[in-house]
Parts: sequence; C-alpha cells; structure tokens
Amino acid sequence: MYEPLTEQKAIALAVRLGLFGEDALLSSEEIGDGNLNLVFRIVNERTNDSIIIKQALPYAKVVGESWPLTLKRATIESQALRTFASYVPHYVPKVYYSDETLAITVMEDLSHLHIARRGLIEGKTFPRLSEHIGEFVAKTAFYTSDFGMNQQQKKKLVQQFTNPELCKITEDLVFTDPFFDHDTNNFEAELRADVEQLWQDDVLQRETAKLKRLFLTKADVLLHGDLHTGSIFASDEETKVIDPEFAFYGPIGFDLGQFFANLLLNALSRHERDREPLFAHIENTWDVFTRTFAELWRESNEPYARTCGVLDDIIGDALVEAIGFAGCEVIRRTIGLAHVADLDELPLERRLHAKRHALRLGRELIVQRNTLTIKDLKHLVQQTVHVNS
Ligand SMILES: Nc1ncnc2c1ncn2[C@@H]1O[C@H](COP(=O)(O)OP(=O)(O)O)[C@@H](O)[C@H]1O
Ligand SMILES: CSC[C@H]1O[C@H](OP(=O)(O)O)[C@H](O)[C@@H]1O
Repeated sequence: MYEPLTEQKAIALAVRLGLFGEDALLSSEEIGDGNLNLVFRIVNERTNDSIIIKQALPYAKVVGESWPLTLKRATIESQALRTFASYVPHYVPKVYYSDETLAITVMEDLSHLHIARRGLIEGKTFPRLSEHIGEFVAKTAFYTSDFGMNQQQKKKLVQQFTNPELCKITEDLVFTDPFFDHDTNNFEAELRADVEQLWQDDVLQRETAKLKRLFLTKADVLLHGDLHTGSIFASDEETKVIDPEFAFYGPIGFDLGQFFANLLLNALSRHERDREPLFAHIENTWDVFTRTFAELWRESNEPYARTCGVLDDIIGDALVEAIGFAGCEVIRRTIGLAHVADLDELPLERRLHAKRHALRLGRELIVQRNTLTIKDLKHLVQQTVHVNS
C-alpha cells in the first residue's frame, strides 16, 4: 500500500530493504526543496554511508492536495535514470532500488556536490558544466533517436515514456498560461503593464503556438523534460543530472533550451560585467553537443544518415527549437507559477529591472529564433537590456 514516508518511516524502509549493515545507526532528514516530491537523506552515522530515498506524493507539493498528480512519475523517473545510465552512467546518480507502489526511487547520495542553480547564484562557475551537459544531451538524444537505435525498439520506448500528466504541466505552465491572463500566473504588481503588453502580442502568441505544437507532437528523442539548473548537481570536476520525472519523447531542442534559459536567467540576475561565464557555458554546451552528436552520427544504421545535409538539417532544427524553447522558459520562470531563485532573491528594484529584461529577452528569443546563431544570444541579452527601461 502507498503511504507518504516520514523521516522515521524512511529509516524503517531502508532497514527493511537491507540497504545498510545490521549494526548501522541511521539518521534521516527530509531535504526536498523542489516543487513536487519528498526527498529523504538517510545516513549511517557510524560510517557516513548515505543514500537518498525520493518519493512522489499523490499531489504537487508546491500547490497541495488540490492539485492531484500521478504517482507514476516516480516510475518514469527511475526508468529514465536507468535508461540514461546505459548511455552516460557518469552523469546520473546510481539507482539502487525502485518501487512503483510506494512511488520511490532509492539512489546515490550526491550531497558532496552543489545544486548548479544555487552555486551559480553564489558566483561559482563550474568550469566543466557545459562540456558535461553538452555530452549528456548529445548522447542521450542520439542513442534514443531513430538514428541511434533500432527504430522498432524506439517505438516501444516512446510508449514506455508516454507521460501525459507531467507533459500537461509543461504544456500549461511553460507554453500556455504565461501568455494569457491565467490564474496560475504570479508576478509583481509593478510588472502588470509589461505583462499585459505580452498578453496582447499576437506575433509572440503565434510563434509560441508553433513551439507548443512541436512539444505536443514531435517524438524525436527521450528528453529529461525539465533540465533546469536546479536539476543538476555540479562541482569543479563532476556533473550529475537528477529529477527526470518529466521524461518523454519530444523535440531534440527542448532540454538544451531549458538549460540555456536557466543560464540566461542567472546571467540576467548578475551585473553586466559578471555575465561572461554564462554566455561561455551556453556556447560551449552547443559546441560540445554538435561535435558529439556529429561523431555519433557516423554509427547510424539509418540509410539517410549518409545523405549530404541531413545531419545539418537536424542540428539546424535543434538550434532553432532550443532558442525558441529557451524563450518560453525565460518568460514562464519570470511571470508563471514556478519561478527561479536567481531572480526572486534579488532586491525589489534590481528584480523588477531583471524581470522586465527577461520578458523582452524571452520574446525576442521566440520571435527571432529562426535567424539567431548561438553567439547571437549574448548580443541579444545586451540589446534587450535597455530598451524602454
Ligand atoms: N541524489 C541526490 N543526492 C542528494 N540530494 C538530492 C538528490 N536528489 C535530490 N536531492 C535533493 O533534493 C532536492 C529536490 O530534489 P528533486 O529531485 O529536484 O525534487 P523535485 O522532483 O521535487 O523537484 C534537490 O534540490 C537536492 O537538494
Ligand atoms: C507544479 S510543478 C511546477 C514546476 O516544477 C517542476 O520543477 P521541479 O520539480 O524541478 O521543482 C517543473 O519545472 C514544473 O514546471
């Protein structure tokens, strides 16, 4: 039977599963700071060995029981971690155990690393973050695509990772609600005029509709589905991606777009002189992604993989998508239901300035996505900073 764990019940579960030695002295702490789930850290105080037990609640934690949410997301998460581990084991936590009924994933404790969002807010640079995320996205995308795996097998994976309830959250919170006067939106009263301008922007809405349609229909690759900087643990040497409960088959540019957007949001939270490391990470992620994907492409059994221009078309589409999806993420993290600490922790005047900037940047990313290069993102940030402010 499903029941939500408490700190004590999490210890009892760890003992029942035999995850520690018999003489272990266990302590437990609920450390979840995300929007949806419980996360318990269990430590053997005698040896300092530790594990993480993550449990889905039957509702969205950030809203409460009025927003019921499938427990199946825990199974999607553990299966996605295992699938990613078969391609990039060094970039995901080890999964020790999972249970569909209890909606739990027991995994490696990564507490020696920093959540990338918090580290970036504190000014850390994580020099290898972009190299690692570029490789993570390229390998998981290629090996789960029709170019990197048996195409019949891929159709089975598409079924396995059909994730309608979690996709619906993204369809609503990323692609729809922020672009209309919807009651999930949440923004400072001082931003109302800027937001109302956005709601009346027909060009923006038409382009966002195209991006939403891609998200709804384009089953390219197995995505993480929520690859923001709060879903990444990092240090100077290591990077680990967590929390793939939104995993599903979607457009190749989506994970890159989420990642770029959250780097851009952190850049906007900083003084102009301190933004360069974020732009460098964006450009390097893209370089590593394209180089790695192109190398893997040579392994493809698809006859069209050897047709001149096909790889360029895929990479070109990925960039246009990534820039457009980044624009949607920038806007929703500014005025939608789920914000980012990078902006929300700024003092009011700086916050309002950064959020107005984010709204303009998000719009231009969406509307101009077909003509921008990766290097243009930095210039776009510079161009959109002072307009009308
Ligand atoms: N494997 C892990 N090791 C250490 N801490 C973790 C691990 N997984 C999650 N956490 C902690 O729990 C927090 C919430 O986890 P997350 O998977 O993002 O939950 P949610 O799905 O609710 O967003 C993370 O920010 C991190 O502090
Ligand atoms: C009501 S869910 C809002 C938001 O939360 C998810 O993020 P996370 O679980 O990492 O905190 C996801 O981004 C959803 O859009």
